Amino acid sequence: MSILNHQIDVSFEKQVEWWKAVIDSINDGILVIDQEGSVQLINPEYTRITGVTSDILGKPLREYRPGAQLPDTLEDRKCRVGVYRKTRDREYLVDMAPIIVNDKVIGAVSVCKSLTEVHRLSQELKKQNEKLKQLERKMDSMYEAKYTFDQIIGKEAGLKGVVTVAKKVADSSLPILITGESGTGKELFSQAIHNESSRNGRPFIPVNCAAIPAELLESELFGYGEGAFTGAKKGGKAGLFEMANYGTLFLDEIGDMSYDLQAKLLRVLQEKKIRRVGETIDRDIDVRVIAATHRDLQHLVHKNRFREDLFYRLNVIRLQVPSLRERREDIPRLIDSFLQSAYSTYTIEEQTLKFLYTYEWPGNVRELKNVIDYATCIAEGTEITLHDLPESMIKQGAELFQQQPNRSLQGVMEDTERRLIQETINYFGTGIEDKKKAAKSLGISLATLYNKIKKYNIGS
Ligand SMILES: Nc1ncnc2c1ncn2[C@@H]1O[C@H](COP(=O)(O)OP(=O)(O)OP(=O)(O)O)[C@@H](O)[C@H]1O
Repeated sequence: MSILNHQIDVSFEKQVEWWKAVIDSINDGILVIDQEGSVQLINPEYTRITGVTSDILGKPLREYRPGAQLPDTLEDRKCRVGVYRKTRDREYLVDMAPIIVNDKVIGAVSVCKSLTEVHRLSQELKKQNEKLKQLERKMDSMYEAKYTFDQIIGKEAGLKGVVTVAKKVADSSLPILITGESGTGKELFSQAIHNESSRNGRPFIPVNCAAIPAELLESELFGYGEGAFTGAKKGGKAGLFEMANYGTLFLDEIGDMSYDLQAKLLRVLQEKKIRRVGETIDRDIDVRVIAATHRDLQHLVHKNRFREDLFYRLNVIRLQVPSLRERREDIPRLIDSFLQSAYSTYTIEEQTLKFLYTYEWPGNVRELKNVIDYATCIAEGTEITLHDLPESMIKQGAELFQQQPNRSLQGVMEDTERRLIQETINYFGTGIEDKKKAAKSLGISLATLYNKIKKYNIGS
């Protein structure tokens, strides 16, 4: 029977040459024996995989390879599949089959595949998997909330009130709106809420809505489908909502979100589904949204720059973080903690503390932290003095400071104490039980509280 196109008259030699070329180009190792068990053919891949060379041609296979099973197939006519062979430096799998023509066994063929390459690839795969895991761990730590309520420093009644409410609402899934000036600790609160809730251990993803161009924010938040726009990734991309699934999405500077996107956010909050840009299917999500802003959202609503429906949806739980000016009594505690965290040897001069007390703190706690970091770098000794504060700050504060040149630190402290006691009583109430609570929250006895009320002539 001709093995080539019947139309072409090809000589026997040509046919043999053609077949040899076919067998040599096969990517598996091939060895053929005749019915006597002598090797009639091996291809280069067989030599590469097993190390057996063409010297074996014409010789009985068993003589060269005593354990060979191929000659057995001549007798039992049975195929053998996936026989594992291992030598010092090679590993391979062999399939064997008898060659039967007119019901007569005229030889047997063995086809082998190298495992050395498979092993190399599986090692490579293992390495890549390890890398992937490392990256995943890094991603997880990027999306981890660091702060807990214990790390929120402050004993001022207003701040403590916010902490109390925040702890109570932490485990609900309702959205939260945190308002307060820049640097007052809004993100700190949102991290603490996440860590206090049953969502801890899941992603906490912060997004600054003011830092991402409006036209990009939608696809960042909701993701996009394949071909959604020019330059879109093949297969599309998950958005931050999907990445935050079962966790918390912190939408900072929500007041800067575009009006159109606000409508889409409201839909997500109401339906708990997101739709990637350019797709028509909805995906279920379970994400707690905490929004924050330093802007007056109600004012933005009046100016038609913030949707009223979204405002009411977010405003159900509202936490107003007091500015540092409203809780000056916390300044020494904060300074202490900032000094302790990195530079435990530093102290602060009384005069400088007084200055920091009276300063207006437009940048709030963030500004205070930066000032302390700066001062510890600049200070020549271990005591921080006025000279170590940033020049711009001294200029801004000097005016106010000079308006009260005769005030002693004692005076400032007493003012602060009076205000703190008044605010605590306003918060808890004036009854006897209320005063007990107020004293407890201030960390003083009831008797001391009464003494101070008398000393400062606080109306109760
Ligand atoms: N009560 C606090 N105790 C300890 N550190 C605080 C406190 N409040 C704020 N900080 C620190 O001040 C810095 C600013 O806080 P954070 O980023 O939470 O403020 P923010 O209100 O979210 O600011 P912005 O409005 O600019 O986004 C952080 O370094 C934070 O750790």
